Amino acid sequence: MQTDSTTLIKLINWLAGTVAIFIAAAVPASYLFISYQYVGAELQTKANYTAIQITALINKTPATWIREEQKLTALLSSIPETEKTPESSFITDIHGKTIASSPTNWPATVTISRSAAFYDSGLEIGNVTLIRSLLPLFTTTALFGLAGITLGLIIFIALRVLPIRALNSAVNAMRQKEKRLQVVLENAADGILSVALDGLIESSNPAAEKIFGLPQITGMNFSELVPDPHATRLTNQLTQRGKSESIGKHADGSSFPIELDISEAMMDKRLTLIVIVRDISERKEAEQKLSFLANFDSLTGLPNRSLFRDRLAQAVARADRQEHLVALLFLDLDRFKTINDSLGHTSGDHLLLQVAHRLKSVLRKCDTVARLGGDEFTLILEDISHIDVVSGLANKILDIFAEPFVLDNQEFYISTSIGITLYPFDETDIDNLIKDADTAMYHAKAMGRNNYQFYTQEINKKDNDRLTLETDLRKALDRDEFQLHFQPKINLKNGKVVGVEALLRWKNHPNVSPAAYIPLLEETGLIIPVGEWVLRTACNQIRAWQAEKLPALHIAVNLSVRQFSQKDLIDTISRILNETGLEPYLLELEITESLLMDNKESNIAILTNIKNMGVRISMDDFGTGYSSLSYLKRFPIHTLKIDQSFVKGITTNADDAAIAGAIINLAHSLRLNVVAEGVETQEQHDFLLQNDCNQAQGYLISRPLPAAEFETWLKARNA
Ligand SMILES: Nc1nc2c(ncn2[C@@H]2O[C@@H]3COP(=O)(O)O[C@H]4[C@@H](O)[C@H](n5cnc6c(=O)[nH]c(N)nc65)O[C@@H]4COP(=O)(O)O[C@H]3[C@H]2O)c(=O)[nH]1
Repeated sequence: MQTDSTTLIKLINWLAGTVAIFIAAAVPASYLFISYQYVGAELQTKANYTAIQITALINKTPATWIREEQKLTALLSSIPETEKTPESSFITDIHGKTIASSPTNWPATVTISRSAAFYDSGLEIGNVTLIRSLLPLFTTTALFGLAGITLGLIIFIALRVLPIRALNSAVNAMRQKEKRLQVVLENAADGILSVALDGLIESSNPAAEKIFGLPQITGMNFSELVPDPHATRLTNQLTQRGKSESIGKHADGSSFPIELDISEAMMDKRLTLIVIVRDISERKEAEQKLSFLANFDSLTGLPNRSLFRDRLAQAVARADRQEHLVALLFLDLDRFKTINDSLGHTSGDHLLLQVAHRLKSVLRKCDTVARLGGDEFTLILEDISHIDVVSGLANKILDIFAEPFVLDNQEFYISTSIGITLYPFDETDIDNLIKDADTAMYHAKAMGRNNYQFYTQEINKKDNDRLTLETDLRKALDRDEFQLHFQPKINLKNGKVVGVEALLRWKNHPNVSPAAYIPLLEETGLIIPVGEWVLRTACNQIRAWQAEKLPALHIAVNLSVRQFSQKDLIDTISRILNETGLEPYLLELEITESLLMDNKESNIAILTNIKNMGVRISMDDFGTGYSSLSYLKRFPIHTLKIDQSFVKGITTNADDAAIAGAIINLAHSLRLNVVAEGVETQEQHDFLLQNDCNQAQGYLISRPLPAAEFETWLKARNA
């Protein structure tokens, strides 16, 4: 670039000089030439004219003209002289002898002369010659020379300065551009190299050095940075043009994936390779991660639903070839939702990780364990020769769940329900195989959880019934199909009705017990809106009876565990109390023992809040669960309800009598009210009265009744 511009400047100088010199010389030379021609012509004209006059004189005096020197001299004198230009003239005969002349009083050094002949009778007899000094012409020419030099100088300056200035600004602009390009090159994230065809790196940017972890790569051979994986040719990578992926070698010896973009360019009249190098480690990692996420569960690292389906399809194909069975086990953790809702998702995740670990530990290498999502796991057991092998493994799985899981430094017993289908016995289609295993798993749950069930047609029918029920349930609330029945509770000592329990009824399915659809409402989450409806309707009913001046009644409403995971439970209760205007002490919420086990601290907090609102809390079905009595002390409970299974046997079974008696004593020692439910006979009633039970509820007193019937019943009883 530098040499190019210097040569150009020299050329401009030379051209400007030549043009200037030419102009400086041409101006005076042209003037001299033109003026000389003009003077010559002028002299010639004068000479011709004078010669004509002499010829006329000769014609007039042919014999004597030659002696008329005076006349001839006067004739010469009459020739008009150019101002300031010394001029002389003379007449000569044919032999050159001067006949007459005008005086010459100027130095006749540099002159111009012109002659013309005169005639006598047509014969040339002499010449008239005019001489003029050229000094004035030379003087003027010298002046024109000065003007020419001035003009030449101006032209030289114009021709030299302006182009050079333009050239300089062009060169500067190019340098700026070059600088900018340099900055771009130095700051580019990609490595940019110019490489000779033999692999020699001729230039590189800092990014290239950074990528390979070397302080300097110019001068190295490209094959040292990107070794040919096949070692066939030194510069194998460079033989490709366009984009390609390869492996780079870092200064620390490690390999990393790179992307090369190779193109050709002419540089210094040589074909050079322009190589753009990009470190694609992050992209590759992301790709790998994506492909992992597409096939594996990110939490447990187990195959996900998509890979599980692939594996099942492969297993089925292998089973066809080898005439073996494939067993598909569908696992769902029991009460996982409670753990997740109460201990939080982190603990839920820890549980899932532990489960995945335990499941892997019982499987053979050829089997697959996958997580389909949530707490659903599937197992594919291949190469099964007998169904006993599957039962054996299902039992093994139940066994590994018998050990407690440690979450938040506490031990939890989590069981699993397993549904099993066998290929090709149950189904040959993969989707149906999965669906049937799922159905069998639901059946296992319905059978009391913590067990496994093989798929059967009978299960399938039950599953369909359940589906129909679920669909109907979803519409029931909107269609106003629910109703409350009220069952009275009496004070055993005086027989007075002290309260009622509100029990949900489904008008369209009067024969389906709440015990059948409440678990379904819980599973589907419908228990939240339905529970709110129950609470509001029950409170409104008591208010309505209050308005009718019926004796003040306590209303007991069942709360399911699922409602406790509802964030705004407290708000819902207080809103309903406000809306209906029911005094809080008249409301009693019945909870079950399972609440004592699940997430004790937060449940204690919720119950304490409820208690602080003035609402009473009753522990339903007491004695059926396995809650620790020490928990009981910490819970803000007002009432214990003896489960009807004990009440049933109190007069016939010594154990039931002992348990019922113990519960009554325990309640009294904890200063709790105690209610016996399911009282059907007078004997049971009397036993409870003798054993100091406070209240009783059961068919002996009244079945649960619709509001209007209950009202009639109450009025009749109090009458
Ligand atoms: N054999 C016999 N049974 C008697 C006798 N006295 C009352 N019962 C029945 O015992 C159940 C008492 O309710 P629970 O233990 O809270 O048990 C309830 C309760 O846990 C649940 N439930 C009912 N309504 C609701 C509700 O609105 N919300 C929630 N979360 N659960 C409810 O469904 C369970 C079953 O309710 P129901 O079928 O109405 O059954 C009621 C009632 O009809 C008797 O002398 N003998």
